This record gives sequence, structure tokens and C-alpha cells, in this order.
Amino acid sequence: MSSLHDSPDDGKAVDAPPAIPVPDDVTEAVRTLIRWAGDDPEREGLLDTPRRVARAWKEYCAGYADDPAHHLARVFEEVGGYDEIVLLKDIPFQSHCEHHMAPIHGTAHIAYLPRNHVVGISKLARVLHAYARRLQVQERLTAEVADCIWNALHPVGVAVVIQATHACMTARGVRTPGVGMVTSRMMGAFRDDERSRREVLALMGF
Ligand SMILES: Nc1nc2c(ncn2[C@@H]2O[C@H](COP(=O)(O)OP(=O)(O)OP(=O)(O)O)[C@@H](O)[C@H]2O)c(=O)[nH]1
Repeated sequence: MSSLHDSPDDGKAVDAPPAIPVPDDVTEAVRTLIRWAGDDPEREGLLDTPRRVARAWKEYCAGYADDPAHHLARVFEEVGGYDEIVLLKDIPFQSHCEHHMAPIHGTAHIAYLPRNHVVGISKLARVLHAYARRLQVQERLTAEVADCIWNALHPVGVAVVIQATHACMTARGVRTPGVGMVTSRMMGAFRDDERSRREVLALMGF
């Protein structure tokens, strides 16, 4: 019987990642973790779990195989003399913290003030995801995204603001739901010029 998640053609899940081979030591590590958590990795419901977990982690961490700067290689020079802020706002992303490997869910706002050229707007989100799909701390993620745009486009300014919740704080440890962390990196005109900084923050909704 097919379900909503089956493709009409081959019965595989629509968004299924390619079935990459998983080395035995990786599945064994997951089995050890299941035992450590208190369950039995040999019970029927958990038999395929180590392989699934291994593949899921390859997907969560796909950013290690993704060169962020590569996404900014193609630029457009003819944009009608446009020389104001370009902002991609409210970009949802997921990451994992490097301390507990717990999920981070967040929203990023990425802006730049072009010098002579712009990039396809989707590329800003691609840069974000390439860094987010790694083990991260929010401060480094914010800095890496901003630095990548700065170094690739040589714009007049770059501003990146990230708001995120960390499951290591909500689901364990201090167990404090509803709190968000905010980080920012302002470069060039957005750092040096108060009016530009205020303008970009206002466009972002702050
Ligand atoms: N600055 C920063 N801290 C983070 C980030 N993600 C997780 N953390 C924190 O990293 C810290 C790790 O602290 P440790 O004391 O080594 O680990 P822990 O004993 O598990 O800490 P608790 O979470 O307080 O139980 C925790 O305070 C986390 O909340 C992040 O992106 N940035």
C-alpha cells in the first residue's frame, strides 16, 4: 500500500537521500549508543535504526561536502545601477550544536550593500545552509556566512543576523523552552556607518 510519502514511480520516499553505504563501525557505534541509552538494539523496531541514523547524520552534516564560496562564483553585473541594500530575510535553517550534537532551529537575515555586482538571491540561502549543515556554534555560523559573502563579493557592507533556539537548552540540561539566541556580524559600511547600520537593522525588522 502506498502512502503520501511514496513516489508514484518507484515506491521510494520522495525526498529520500541516496542510499549510501554505511560502514560497519558506524552502525556499531549507534548500536552502542542505543544500549547506553537503555534499549536493546536487537529488538525488531530498532534493527534498521543504526543504518537510518548514520544516513540521517550524513544528511544533517551535508555541509562538509559543500563549498560555500562556490555558490557565489556567478555574479550579475548589469542590475540597472542598483546600489542599495539587498536583503534576504527570515531564512529558516537547521543545524546541530557541536557541544551536544543537538538540533538548532533558527532564522537568518542576510544583507549586503553591493559594489558593482549582485548574486542570485538564492545563493545567500545556499551559503547559509552549507555552513549550517555542520556541527556548529551560532557565533561561528554567523561569522562564517558574513565572511564568505565579504570575501567573495567585496561589497560595501555585509550584515548577518541569526536568531535560533538550541535543543541542548530546551530538551535537556537547563530545560528552558522559549528562549532564543541572537547573534550578528556587521562588516564594512554596516559596521562603520551608524545610518547604514540602523537602516539594515530596520529592514530586517529590528
Ligand atoms: N555560545 C554558544 N553556546 C552554545 C551554543 N550551542 C550550545 N551552547 C552551550 O554550550 C555549553 C556547553 O557547556 P558545558 O558546560 O560544556 O556542557 P553541559 O554541562 O552539557 O552544559 P549544560 O547545557 O549547561 O548542561 C552550554 O552552555 C550550551 O548551552 C552556541 O551556538 N553558542
